[in-house]
Amino acid sequence: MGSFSGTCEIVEAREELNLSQHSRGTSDKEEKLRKLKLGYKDSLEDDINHLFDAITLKASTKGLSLSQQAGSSPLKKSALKRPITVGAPRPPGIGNSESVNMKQALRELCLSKASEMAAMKRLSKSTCSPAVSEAGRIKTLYNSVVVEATGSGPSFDEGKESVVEIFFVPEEMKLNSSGKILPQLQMQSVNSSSQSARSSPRLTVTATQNNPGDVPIPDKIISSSSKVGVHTTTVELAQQEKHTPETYPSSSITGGNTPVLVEKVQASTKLTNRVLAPKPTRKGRLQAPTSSSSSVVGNRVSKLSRNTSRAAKPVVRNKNSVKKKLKQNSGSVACTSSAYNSLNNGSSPSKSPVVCERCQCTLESASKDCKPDTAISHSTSLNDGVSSSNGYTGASKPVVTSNNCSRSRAVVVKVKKNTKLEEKGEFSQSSKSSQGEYSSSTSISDESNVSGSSCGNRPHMSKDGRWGAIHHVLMRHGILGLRHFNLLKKLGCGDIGTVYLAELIGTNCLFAIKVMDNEFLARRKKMPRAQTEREILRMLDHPFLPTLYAQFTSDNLSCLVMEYCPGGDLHVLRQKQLGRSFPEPSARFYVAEVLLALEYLHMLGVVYRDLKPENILVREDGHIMLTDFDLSLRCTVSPTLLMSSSTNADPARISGPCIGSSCVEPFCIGPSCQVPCFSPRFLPAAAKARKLKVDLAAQIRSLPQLVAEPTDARSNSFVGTHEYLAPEIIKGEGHGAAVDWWTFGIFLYELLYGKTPFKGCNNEETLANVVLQSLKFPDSPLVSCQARDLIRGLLVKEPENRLGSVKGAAEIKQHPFFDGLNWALIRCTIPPELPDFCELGFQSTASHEAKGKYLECKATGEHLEFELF
Ligand SMILES: Nc1ncnc2c1ncn2[C@@H]1O[C@H](COP(=O)(O)OP(=O)(O)OP(=O)(O)O)[C@@H](O)[C@H]1O
Repeated sequence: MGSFSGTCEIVEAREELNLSQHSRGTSDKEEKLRKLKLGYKDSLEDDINHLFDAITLKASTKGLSLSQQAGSSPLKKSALKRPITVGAPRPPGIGNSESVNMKQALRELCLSKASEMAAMKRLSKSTCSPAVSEAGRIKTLYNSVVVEATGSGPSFDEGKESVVEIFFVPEEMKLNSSGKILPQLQMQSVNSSSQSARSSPRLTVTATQNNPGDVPIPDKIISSSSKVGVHTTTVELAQQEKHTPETYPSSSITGGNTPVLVEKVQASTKLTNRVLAPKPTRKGRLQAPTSSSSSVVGNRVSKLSRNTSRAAKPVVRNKNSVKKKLKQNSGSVACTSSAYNSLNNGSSPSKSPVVCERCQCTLESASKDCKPDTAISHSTSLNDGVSSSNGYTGASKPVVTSNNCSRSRAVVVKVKKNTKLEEKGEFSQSSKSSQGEYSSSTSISDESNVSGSSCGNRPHMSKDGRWGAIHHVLMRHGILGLRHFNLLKKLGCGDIGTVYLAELIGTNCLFAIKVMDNEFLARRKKMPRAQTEREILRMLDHPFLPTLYAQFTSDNLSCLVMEYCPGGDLHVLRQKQLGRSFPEPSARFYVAEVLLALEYLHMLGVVYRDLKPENILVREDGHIMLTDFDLSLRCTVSPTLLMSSSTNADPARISGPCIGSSCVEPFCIGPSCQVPCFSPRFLPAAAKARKLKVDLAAQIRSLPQLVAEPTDARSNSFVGTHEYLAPEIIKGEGHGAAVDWWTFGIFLYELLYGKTPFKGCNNEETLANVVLQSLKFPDSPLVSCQARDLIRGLLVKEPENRLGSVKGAAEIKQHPFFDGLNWALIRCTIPPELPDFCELGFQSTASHEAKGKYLECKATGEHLEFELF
């Protein structure tokens, strides 16, 4: 205790002493005085304690709070000093403080302060403690929001269009750009203007609308595409699907790395018979709209004869037309000052050079070639044509009219002189698209019209360099045609066209171009098939289905520019497997991806009808791509959400003999866990895991399911491939979407066993077997009972009892064969094998360029001609 306080105590003691004279005896007084004079501390302390006791007693008795007491002025208190009657009860009421002397007041003040300090301390402790209180957390978050908003964050007054989104991201989950985890509160502003364009593709309309690759849609197209037919529901679904927050693995081709614009060596080597389709057609296809099976053979023969005639018939060339002496390096792909300007002024969405993500090539060189003066020297008329009529220069919304095309054509004629190549861009083509068998919706038409120039409604594909490459060519030339591609190799020949591997000149980007001769199609009445394929391709946006980058008509040749799959098809891949059949995990992978593709198609109202390994191509990343839609049936579909009660209704269909302990088949191999069904029960861990899986599957089954199966689809056409034909097609009873589940069963069977189940010595026998013969499984190779059960469920002859006929893919996905499969992430899983580029005969662009040899494709009446330059 310090001297000051000691002094105070003494003063107070003295006062206290005086005041207490009346209440105590004189002997006490004398004793106290004596003690005080002697400075006896003990007695003084006793005294003080005494007083404190009195205060406590008083406070507790009268119910006065410390703060109330502290609120009284000590001076006031001292003025009202009265002798403290210890223990004397006082009535409550005003004037209670009157009995409090100075010391008491000071004590009260001290206590009050101490309690305040303690309270403050408690508060500060609680905010700093690891167990942060809710209030503290909110306060901290609020502060950080305020800081961000007023600091680097966007202004709140940016306009009404500015929307501030605050994401309460779990602190542990927030990733920074480098992939590191950052605990933070993210605040993001989404504008309908440029800000959203900078942001990564998101589930917002603004982001989609402002996709950097977008180009304005010509007025004409918009008006023509406003016809919305019966496929409205379908289109909405397509849009939904398109906006799923998915990041598809972008493809990249290794090999081709030498850039472009090479002057072609003049030669006249004919390639018609040299370039052979790498894939032998194993299964003849049926497409005649007849219910008689006798036409089957005929159709097949007709297809073969066409292919044969193509290969054998000597080429009758129009010398003028095939002498393609395009100076590709500078003149043939004529560029214009206006185009150049448009690329370098604000009108172009991309000022920076277009980089092909796949091959990492840049279009800078092409842009450099396209300097204004150079361009002018090449072709003044082209300059005029493009700049005046295309409207790309400076105009945000070019109006493409037929004049455009004719001007461009004139220019082409001037540049190419001897070439009669007439190119109609997809813009002119789009108006015809509505004349087809099926009405296309607004979004489909719009998509088609921008498909050649940007990624359109595919924000998740904005990083695909191929869109940029095509967009670049369109910006430069205002039109896209066959002349902008180097045809490198013939990939295959189908009923309605021939597919080429092609390189977009100046980009090192590879595409597969399906070239169809319109005259031929018209004569053979195959135009509707081509139209169907085109329309379906335009709708698609799925990782296991082809992307249509552009479409155009060039010299009466209809061309579809699609994604190129370098891995060949599953038929070829199966032949390479040991025993010519896939191991079960590989088969499971491929059929699962095909199932997702079919599910998507059905949701769009497309019954595929031609499933077979030949139509499943392998992408460079090893994942699949389902192609060939000319035999597909389009119909309406009404998506429904089925609740759990109804989904549980079919355990009978999903019999899954291995799901429980009842499986007695000796060689049964579980597909997912690779544990035989009769695996020892004394393995508690395995049993537990299995039970967990079953429980999980049951839980998933109990969730509501989106079912978009076109159950009302009906067709009487006799279409498909013999070995894959569903019984109802053969019987001519009319068929619907269930035919795809039949073919899916045959497909799985073929992958696992290396052959189809009903194949006969000839087509008639095959068809008879399909209808009459019961399903049998060979003894080898060993296939799990889950797989066999699935096949059994799919190859039910009556379509109404077939697995998938009611709820489509959702039903099939739940089969135990797919237990443990992560459907959502299957496209991210490592595929069974990656394409071997050397083995597949893939030649890099560089090697072609070294030789300076390209194909030229030309239609002369019935046949396409190819010439190697
Ligand atoms: N995107 C592609 N990438 C690589 N190769 C392809 C691609 N598209 C088609 N092909 C190859 O070209 C061949 C011909 O394809 P196309 O679809 O024209 O004929 P098809 O499959 O025989 O069917 P159809 O007779 O109905 O036209 C295919 O078998 C395939 O090998």
